[in-house]
Amino acid sequence: MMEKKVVVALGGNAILSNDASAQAQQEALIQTSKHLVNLVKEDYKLIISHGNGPQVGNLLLQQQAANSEKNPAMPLDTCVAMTQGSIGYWLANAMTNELKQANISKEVATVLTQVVVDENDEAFKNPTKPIGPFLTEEAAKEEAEKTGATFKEDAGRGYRKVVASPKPIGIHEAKTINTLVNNDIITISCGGGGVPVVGAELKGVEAVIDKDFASEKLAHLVSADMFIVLTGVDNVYINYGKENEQKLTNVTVAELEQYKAEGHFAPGSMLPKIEAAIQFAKNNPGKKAVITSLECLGDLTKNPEIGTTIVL
Ligand SMILES: Nc1ncnc2c1ncn2[C@@H]1O[C@H](COP(=O)(O)OP(=O)(O)O)[C@@H](O)[C@H]1O
Ligand SMILES: NC(=O)OP(=O)(O)O
Repeated sequence: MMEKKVVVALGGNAILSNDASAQAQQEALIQTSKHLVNLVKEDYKLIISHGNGPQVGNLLLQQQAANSEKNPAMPLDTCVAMTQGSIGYWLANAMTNELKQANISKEVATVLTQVVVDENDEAFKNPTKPIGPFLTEEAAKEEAEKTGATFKEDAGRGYRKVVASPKPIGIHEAKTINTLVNNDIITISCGGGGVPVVGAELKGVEAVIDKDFASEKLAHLVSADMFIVLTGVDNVYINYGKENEQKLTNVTVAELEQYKAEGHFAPGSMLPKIEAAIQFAKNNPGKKAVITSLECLGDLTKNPEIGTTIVL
């Protein structure tokens, strides 16, 4: 059977739940790897990306807490690189061990990825990307006054710091990633949306790119047969969280665009996944994007009713 390329974008809950310790995140990634290896067993070529919203926000807080002349806080682009490194290290080791246990001899490589953005992107004037811990409205107000940062309500789950999130234009390590993929190496790239850089000199800019958009770019780059976005829910819903909520299983781009216009998808959480899925389906006619949970991943390729599938 010809191997099919699949890009899997890992959401927050695949890495971090309540416990932000390194040990707990590593444990979560071991569980995540067990699910991912199921796809490798079915002869899928795995191309992995992941988020970093909670981690990069926590790291910024650590940087600020220790900030001094001799030990200055690192800028946001460097923090993105640091979280790409830590999560990539944990995930590569977890995957390597799970593959070994499954008697699959494949290598895993984490690629530090820089993603080019437009320095004139309007997003720099309007921060929208939630990062770090969830705060109460009161605590968020206090923090905003103290630090000058912007806080916004995140999909009914509390208030979070928001930062600029420009759209990805290009992946600097494109050739490296494709070379690894074509040599049957499992890649972890575009972590945390990639380190945001501008211009030919790859100058870092203070922002966090949405990993769903960067992952769609990655899927296009490697000519993926399928684009899977894993998150905290098995399906996308319309009227989500309301009495009349309705699960979506198979939807067309046109239907999803209609639901999007009707405001069914929360900005900063489900909306970027919907937009990335639409983009993939449009850019790759005949191929499908799927939004579902890690737990559903094993059955996805066997049962067309699993998850929310988006096609042109
Ligand atoms: N229409 C919707 N259908 C399903 N989930 C939704 C919807 N709108 C908002 N959500 C919420 O968005 C969450 C996914 O966003 P988020 O947790 O920010 O992403 P990530 O998994 O990438 O970290 C879901 O777990 C769910 O709680
Ligand atoms: N960078 C990014 O989109 O991270 P999350 O998916 O964790 O929010």
